[in-house]
Amino acid sequence: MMSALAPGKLILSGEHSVVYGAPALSLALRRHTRAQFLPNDSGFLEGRISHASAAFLPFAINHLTSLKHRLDARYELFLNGELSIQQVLDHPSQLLLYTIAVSMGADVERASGTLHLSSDLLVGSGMGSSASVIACLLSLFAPAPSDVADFVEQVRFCERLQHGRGSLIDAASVSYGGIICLRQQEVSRCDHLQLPPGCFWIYTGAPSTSTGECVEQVRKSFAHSSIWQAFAEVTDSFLEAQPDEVPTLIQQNQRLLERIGVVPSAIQSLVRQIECSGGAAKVAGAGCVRGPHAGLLLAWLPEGTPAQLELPAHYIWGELDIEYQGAYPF
Ligand SMILES: C[C@@](O)(CCO)CC(=O)[O-]
Repeated sequence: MMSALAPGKLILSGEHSVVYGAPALSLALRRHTRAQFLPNDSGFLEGRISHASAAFLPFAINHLTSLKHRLDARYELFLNGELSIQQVLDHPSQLLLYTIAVSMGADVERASGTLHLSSDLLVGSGMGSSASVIACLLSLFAPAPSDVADFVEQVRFCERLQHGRGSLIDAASVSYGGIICLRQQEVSRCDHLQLPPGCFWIYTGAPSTSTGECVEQVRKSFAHSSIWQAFAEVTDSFLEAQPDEVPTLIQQNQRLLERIGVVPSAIQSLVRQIECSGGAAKVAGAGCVRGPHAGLLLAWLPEGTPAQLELPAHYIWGELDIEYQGAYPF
């Protein structure tokens, strides 16, 4: 039996702006994707995915390479403007099969067996579930790369089918663990950064638009905007901030995210409610460009917990708990 584990992520500052060269600050969340693989000689890859409705049927491993080529070609069509990013994958399980094909290289026979995936990350939430699943599968199957930066590139390569022209931030966060800063494609560990007590994540429901779609929508209106400089200033201040300065930066980051149109009005109202009670909150991740839900929020509540906010029943929350270990096989 082979096993691997990868954490999730939460972006503290710099989502979207990182796509345009601004720095971003992200932490690995102590919630995980787990993968176990039992090889056999059936010639099929069978899967159980306990956390998602995306079960995958037995897949003939001699079709893995052609599936990879088909998806590579569809990604090229996206880059040429002939497909939208949502049209690249027909089904979420294709991202798993693609990652396995990349991991195996020419040696696809190794993929014959039973794969069990489980996760306590909320899928499509901004917790980096795609990057986490990919990192977990690459840790499980791919030959160990010589350094983490190469591993991050592999994760990002697979993730592009879902995130389109997004950045390395999710891939880096789940691969390194801890708190990281991504600046001009370089990652540095920022574990020294102190957050104030009272930080929580709040899940506001699955966004109706994927990360790739949000990135493309923002690109249409803001690709050449000077707003990215304002985002960069907030993230730079975050990097130097004392814990008591963090709430103001969360608020400034949130206002910028509102300006680029990724915060639904119901979520803006919730953030104002949190601010009125002395706290601060921001969307953490891609947010949403259509519909009422925005995935994940980072909230700072100086007193109490999100339980006191009388949140809608489907909201879920937890304390911000950092995982210092990136993806690994065991
Ligand atoms: C919205 C975005 O900035 C973060 C998604 O977690 C997209 C990306 O950088 O790939």
